[in-house]
Amino acid sequence: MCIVGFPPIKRINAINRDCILFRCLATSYFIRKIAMAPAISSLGPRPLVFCGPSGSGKSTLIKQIMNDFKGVFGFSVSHTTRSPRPGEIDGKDYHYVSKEVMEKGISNGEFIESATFSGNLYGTSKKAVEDVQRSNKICILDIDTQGVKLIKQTSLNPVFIFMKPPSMEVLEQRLRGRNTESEESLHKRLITAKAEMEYGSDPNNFDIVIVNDKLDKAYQELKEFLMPLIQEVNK
Ligand SMILES: Nc1nc2c(ncn2[C@@H]2O[C@H](COP(=O)(O)OP(=O)(O)O)[C@@H](O)[C@H]2O)c(=O)[nH]1
Ligand SMILES: Nc1ncnc2c1ncn2[C@@H]1O[C@H](COP(=O)(O)OP(=O)(O)O)[C@@H](O)[C@H]1O
Repeated sequence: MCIVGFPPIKRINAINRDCILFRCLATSYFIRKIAMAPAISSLGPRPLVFCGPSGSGKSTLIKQIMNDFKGVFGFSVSHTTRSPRPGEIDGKDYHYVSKEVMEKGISNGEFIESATFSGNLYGTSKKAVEDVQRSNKICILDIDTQGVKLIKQTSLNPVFIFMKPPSMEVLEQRLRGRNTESEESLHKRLITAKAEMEYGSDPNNFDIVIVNDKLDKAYQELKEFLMPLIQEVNK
């Protein structure tokens, strides 16, 4: 590699080549490290992270609050490799991408966090969050517990909300009633739900835990909790 001293003339080119190669590798490693760091600017109001087992009511409550307070919230549209469900819209519910595209984006450092859930990749791109923050709206993220743990390591500093079903039995009934999952997918989600419930039961992990038993009651609790943030944006 790079030897100090006076090498014979014939070896100089080879040595220089090695030195240049070493510098290039070191530089590209450094650039890669920077690109992969989960840096995200903390523009605008504090974002909200919604987490909770599949079927706990996150999407239902997010849609309701966004609908009741138009112009206040913006949804961080995640990327996923899962197929769209009937009625879901590409670019609105998710960015539906192939595994190859998603993996490339992740290795290019385009994602704040990403996780495998029930056999599919999901992730929050920096652009998804920054697009909402730039419009001065409260950015809403709907992510799993792996994502929550990763977001906690970034500078995003969101408010963490855990949506808890009243029981595992009710969770299963609601998931079945939604009619979106195959038996296999349902089974995977229920297994994952147990670990997520455990993570949600640690009071240090979330700013609020909302038990979604009666929808109206859960919504009132969410609205009251968010009112100071909503008023701040509306000032
Ligand atoms: N880590 C992470 N999880 C996500 C992301 N987007 C969605 N999820 C989570 O992935 C899980 C499955 O989402 P989805 O397939 O839409 O099913 P659903 O939650 O049952 O409607 C849920 O727990 C979501 O919160 C993301 O960008 N990152
Ligand atoms: N409090 C509730 N009571 C009865 N059904 C509910 C309640 N909250 C949500 N649901 C229903 O349960 C299913 C799962 O809710 P959803 O919002 O899709 O959950 P998540 O986004 O957490 O996966 C949906 O069919 C929804 O209409």
